Amino acid sequence: MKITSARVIVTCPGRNFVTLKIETDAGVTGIGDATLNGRELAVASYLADHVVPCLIGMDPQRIEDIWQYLYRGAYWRRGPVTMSAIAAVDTALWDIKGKMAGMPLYQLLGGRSRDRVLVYGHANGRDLEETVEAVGKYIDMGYKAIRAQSGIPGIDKAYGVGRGDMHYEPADARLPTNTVWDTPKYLNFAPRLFETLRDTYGYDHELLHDVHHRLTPNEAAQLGKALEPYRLFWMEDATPAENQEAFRHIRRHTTTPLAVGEVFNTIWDCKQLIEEQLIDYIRCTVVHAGGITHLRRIADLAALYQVRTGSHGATDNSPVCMGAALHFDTWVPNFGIQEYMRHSEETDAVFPHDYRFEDGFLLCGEAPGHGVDIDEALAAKYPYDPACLPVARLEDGTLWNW
Ligand SMILES: O=C(O)[C@@H](O)[C@@H](O)[C@H](O)[C@H](O)CO
Ligand SMILES: [Mg+2]
Repeated sequence: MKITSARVIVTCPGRNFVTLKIETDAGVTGIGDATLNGRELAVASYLADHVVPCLIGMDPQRIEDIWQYLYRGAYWRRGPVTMSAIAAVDTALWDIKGKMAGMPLYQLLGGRSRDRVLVYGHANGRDLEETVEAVGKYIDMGYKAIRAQSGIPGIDKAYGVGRGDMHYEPADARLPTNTVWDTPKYLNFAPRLFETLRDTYGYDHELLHDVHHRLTPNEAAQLGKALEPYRLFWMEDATPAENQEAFRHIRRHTTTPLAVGEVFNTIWDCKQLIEEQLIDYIRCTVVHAGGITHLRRIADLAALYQVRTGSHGATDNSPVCMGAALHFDTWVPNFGIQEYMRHSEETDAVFPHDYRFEDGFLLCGEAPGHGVDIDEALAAKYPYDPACLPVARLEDGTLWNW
């Protein structure tokens, strides 16, 4: 069996997505997500110019060997662009293998570990009252777990507050939008938000919160302690995680569960965090962490230390990533939760899929492979529209973490 072609498809049905489509001499095709928000064309070029020429003629059944070839053969290992490109190839090859076997991807991985996949949605508002109301809407929609992000008094354009009430798209301009951050204002406000949410809705639903890399380790420890009475499911990206050791300080001072990893792209980014049990959930995704093949290795290491998965699932991860992630989530024994930011109708039309939301859970379909396709004719109607993520500065102009 041989790969006969591999094409990179860039489309923008409301936001940019990069998809790799691999075709074989058996007439079976597979697709993989290669979207890296704000850096899409870097991955598209890495694939088209440096990976696709190598793939032609290779045996698509040799998933592991091709993964090793693309990882070791690149010489320049790791990094979001390289690992997103490898992820797209890997996901497409697993899709092909499923179709060849006539099996949904989760069966190839080892079968079901659960009947359905717990997800969390994103409730946000411009202020505390709007956010409390938004959480209520998600409860009414049947969500069991809800992330709450709110505008913060005195801060313009706080992270995580969308323009609509269902879709949150941070890549909002051709050049980075400047936003202002103020940690004291945030630390004064965040505990009040969760106190109000618990007073309003009680403790029957899981609440999550994304700090989005903005605190120092000690500030994160302070916030974690202040949130303990409200029993969060997790406090995410409490501090930038390049220095994995920094989480020792947070862990020493709070029992609020910690999640990190959506910006990680290999096991090396989280090995210490997992082995020292500095986190509770690992957030790596299929699209950015080298595909199914590598994410499985990360999950298996995490399982040794009772760390559970909580994969990233923002709108800038395409439905192709979501479809593959759901099969992974259906199989992985140490599953925690799956992020589920709904895509727009435009996006769903370009990426027809068989997964569905039901009463706070997602269910992957039974179609062979990962169950997601791309409507190339429709995709062609949405040309690439450059957009990138904002930057954040402190009030005095210091460049901070967005
Ligand atoms: O947890 C999350 O969903 C966020 O951290 C993301 O929305 C993140 O801001 C975007 O994926 C960045 O492109
Ligand atoms: Mg996040």
